[in-house]
Amino acid sequence: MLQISEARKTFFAGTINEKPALRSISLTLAAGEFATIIGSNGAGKSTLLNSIAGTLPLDTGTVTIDGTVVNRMNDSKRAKYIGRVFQDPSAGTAPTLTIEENLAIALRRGTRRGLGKGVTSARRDRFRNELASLELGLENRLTAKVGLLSGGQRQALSLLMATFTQPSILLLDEHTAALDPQRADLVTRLTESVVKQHSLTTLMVTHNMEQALRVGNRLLMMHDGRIILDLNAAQKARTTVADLLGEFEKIKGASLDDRTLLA
Ligand SMILES: Nc1ncnc2c1ncn2[C@@H]1O[C@H](COP(=O)(O)OP(=O)(O)OP(=O)(O)O)[C@@H](O)[C@H]1O
Repeated sequence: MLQISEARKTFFAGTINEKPALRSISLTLAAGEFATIIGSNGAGKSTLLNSIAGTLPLDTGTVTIDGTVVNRMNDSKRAKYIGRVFQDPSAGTAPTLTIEENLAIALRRGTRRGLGKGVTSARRDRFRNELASLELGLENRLTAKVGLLSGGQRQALSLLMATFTQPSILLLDEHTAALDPQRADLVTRLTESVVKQHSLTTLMVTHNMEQALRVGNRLLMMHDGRIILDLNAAQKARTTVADLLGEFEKIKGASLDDRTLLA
């Protein structure tokens, strides 16, 4: 379970470049809830994910995961709570290491045993089984260097690595955006299946409105550091891409009105 309470973050506070990125965000995700997040550029989506992951400290507010306030934990301490997949397929894996070495590192995430990449035969069996579930034939390529894999294969592997230790929260930051439509579909399907299999509490940022509506059981729209729309599963099922575009139009209208008022 994830609870965010009155989270605020302003970049360059007190300067001419001051940029409020999160304006008192409060959000609760129940265990197993899967929310997609859409929003205009600069809405604060990545800042929200970064502040949950601990790569960015909040100015004020709290992030609570499974009842533990994690604000003061650095990102390495938070690692056991968080699994994350980024947009860039090269961000989640080490290209010069083999598939099995990458998986061994993922297995040790959040433990105090450091970054050992030791691979035992018992582990190798587990890796083979987990990789087989991706249906990409990677179970036969355990000793291949990850740098040789395609973008889609790397994202599938990143997803497996991020969820290996069944984190409390899975953060997906436009993780299918850099893939061609076919591979994006594959990684989306794998995502749905792994989230369901482990009942993972998940936040997925996407610019693809169709995907945002189709995937998960909640939809959040952000704009200018705020959550301006929060649809539950039933509301989401009744919503179309045209409806979401209409919401974006309203925002544009609002900012135009604001500018008109200021003029
Ligand atoms: N490290 C940073 N330093 C300064 N400003 C930042 C930093 N990170 C984000 N911002 C600013 O905070 C605001 C929110 O950015 P953020 O990246 O969270 O938006 P986003 O919704 O993820 O946008 P996009 O869809 O374009 O990726 C933007 O105005 C951005 O320029």
